[in-house]
Amino acid sequence: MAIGGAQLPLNVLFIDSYDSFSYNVVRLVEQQTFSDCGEVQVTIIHNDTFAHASELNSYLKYFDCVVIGPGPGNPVNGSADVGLLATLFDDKTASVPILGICLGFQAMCLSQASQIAELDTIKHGQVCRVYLSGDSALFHGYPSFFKSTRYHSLHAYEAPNLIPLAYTKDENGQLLMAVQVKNLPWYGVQYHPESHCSELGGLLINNFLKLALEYNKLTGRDKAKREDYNPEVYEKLGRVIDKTPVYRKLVPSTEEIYIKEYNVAHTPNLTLKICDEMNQPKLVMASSSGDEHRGQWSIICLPNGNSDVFTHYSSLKRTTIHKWRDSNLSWHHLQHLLKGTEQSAYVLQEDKDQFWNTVGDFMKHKLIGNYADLPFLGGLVGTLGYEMGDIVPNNPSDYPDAKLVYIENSILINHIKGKMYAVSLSQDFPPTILKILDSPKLLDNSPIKWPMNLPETCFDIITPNDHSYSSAFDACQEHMHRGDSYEMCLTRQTCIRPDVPIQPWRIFQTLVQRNPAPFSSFFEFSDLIDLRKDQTLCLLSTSPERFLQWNRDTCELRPIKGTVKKGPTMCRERAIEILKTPKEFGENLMILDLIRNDLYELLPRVQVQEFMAVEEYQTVYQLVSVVKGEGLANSPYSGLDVLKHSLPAGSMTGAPKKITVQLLHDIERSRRGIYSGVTGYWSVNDNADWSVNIRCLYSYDGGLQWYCGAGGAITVLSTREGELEELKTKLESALQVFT
Ligand SMILES: C=C(O[C@@H]1C=C(C(=O)O)C=C[C@H]1O)C(=O)O
Ligand SMILES: NC(=O)CC[C@H](N)C(=O)O
Repeated sequence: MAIGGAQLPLNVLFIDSYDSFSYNVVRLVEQQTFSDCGEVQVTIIHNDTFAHASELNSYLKYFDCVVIGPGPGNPVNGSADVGLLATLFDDKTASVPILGICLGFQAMCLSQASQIAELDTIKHGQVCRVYLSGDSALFHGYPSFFKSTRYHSLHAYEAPNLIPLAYTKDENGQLLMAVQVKNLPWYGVQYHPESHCSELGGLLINNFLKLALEYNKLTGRDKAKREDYNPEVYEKLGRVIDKTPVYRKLVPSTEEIYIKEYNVAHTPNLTLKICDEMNQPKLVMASSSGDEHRGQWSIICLPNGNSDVFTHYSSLKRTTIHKWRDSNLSWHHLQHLLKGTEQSAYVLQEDKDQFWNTVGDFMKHKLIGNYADLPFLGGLVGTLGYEMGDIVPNNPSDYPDAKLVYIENSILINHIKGKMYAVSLSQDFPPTILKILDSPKLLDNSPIKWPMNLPETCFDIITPNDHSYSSAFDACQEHMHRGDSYEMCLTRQTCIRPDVPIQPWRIFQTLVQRNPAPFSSFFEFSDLIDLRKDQTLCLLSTSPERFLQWNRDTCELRPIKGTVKKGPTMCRERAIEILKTPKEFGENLMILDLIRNDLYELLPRVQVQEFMAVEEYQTVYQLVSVVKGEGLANSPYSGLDVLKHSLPAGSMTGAPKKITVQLLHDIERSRRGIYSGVTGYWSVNDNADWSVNIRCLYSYDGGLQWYCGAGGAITVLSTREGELEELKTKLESALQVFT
């Protein structure tokens, strides 16, 4: 199909039902190529972009076909659940070729008088055999059966107007897995061809696009598209979903900075030894795992009077910006400005969406193009709470949801290579700290002797109530059986009040001894001159989970999903057996596919580097997958865009993320705050590393009261007892310091 010699693209309209696998489908479609037409171009709308499908009809002639993605909800509930899918099939004459996937398949079947019912045995994240029923061109080149992933609570019955094309057999009996609507180019599959564990997904999409091209040629639809071809139509529809980059990238400059290199023996806790010698504010990201793929580096950040501090309050819609311990700014003055309406250099009236622009516009002028081999040279360091995720409903609170500090002086330690670096962006590394680093006694191999217990004191510990957890667990099961969600990360908060407050650093010393982890963080944000103890945000984290790491061109996410408690009767081999059961497998696959989706939303290439590896920690074995995204350097997007778009962490929400976050908000009925957020850095050489805030303690009042969140992924294969036990095991990782 060409105009003036140039081949027209193959235009696909994708209807996104707010699923966490939508972009896996979109990229699978875009990856298809055909000799007799241009590249495949996908235009994405949501299923509620238009209230009624009839508003879409005037656009359909510009598209070669429509692909309807998967998603939460039940087509029987009509537009309340599935938006315009409820009316899309009304006009049988508007015979644009359609492929419906899972929810799209069910809506298509329902339009042909099929019955939609709940499965007796629900399949979320399970891989099964799909058998062909005939020799449809949709499955051209397929074997008689193949494996594919299923994410569905509902299924469709056969109906006279549906030609069965494939089926599966399981505890539910024989189930319809693919259909064509008689005499129409409408096809549907119940399974997920785009899943990492599905076979031949690309071939299915290629076959469907070929069928669409043939149908359009036969019926003259291609001629109509050619005659009315108008690229602006795709532009206009494509803007329906805002994908504007957070900031306009600049070509980074090259700068000369101060770096002093040391050779150090692999002294356990060297990072913490140095901190012990220092007598100044510090923000520490210490690794005690020494694993070369995660946490081989420790970083000590040294804020000073030149450090900009960005604090965002999502429910107040305010960002405060001031220098670290600005002598002109008291805490009371800042509170007055924060709660007032007067304009001030210290306070921006902006919501969490604009906060990202503030941060991006600040950093884009700081980025430098050299020294890429060091993970951190200086830059923004801090923590972003759960409520910073743009899909997380606001929870009224005066507490900060994000705090980032611009660091110019830092110390880096590579535990694997035995190297240490004193780094200064401003060429004014503190001489007092250099003196500490130069002292031989520091670098000898003497291990640190830190108390494994806190000083004797009483702690009032309010742990989650088993009964309330049980009701919340049941509410999650109800939603998953109805087809609203496939996995829900249900969490609870514990509160700890020491009779006599203990210094946060003293607690951290014991915490990292008791629960060593690749992503341990000590963040005591004493960033105002007269900050009273009861006004200081503190985070003490021993997180095992990298959320997102990026450099100039690639990103890496390492979702953990699947947890087994260590103990006298639990060995690695037994843990591996448990972690490969359908329940743990499904839990991990769902988040793996979700993470692929989150990266595919902005990046053209995504690879699964590691699939469900078992990692051992102090108290648990965990199932980890590693997903890499490529192509940032040549895209309009930055790592900050990936961070913004992929929060909150999928491993802390479940899937589909958007609706699951809403459901959990209604079930948990409490702010998660710092817990479930992320902590880490964005360096001026555009390297970044963010870990998930789990197995952590955090306080908004300098330690008068600590919080510790814990939870776990609930699926239809979970048991109440098993999940409560898992929650308590994770809670114990951090809570043990108080017991
Ligand atoms: C929710 C927590 O952990 C998350 C849930 C996990 C699971 O369900 O297996 C594992 C690691 C985290 O992604 C927590 O530690 O509180
Ligand atoms: N993945 C999907 O599209 C799920 C469809 C529907 N919500 C179900 O649970 O069956």
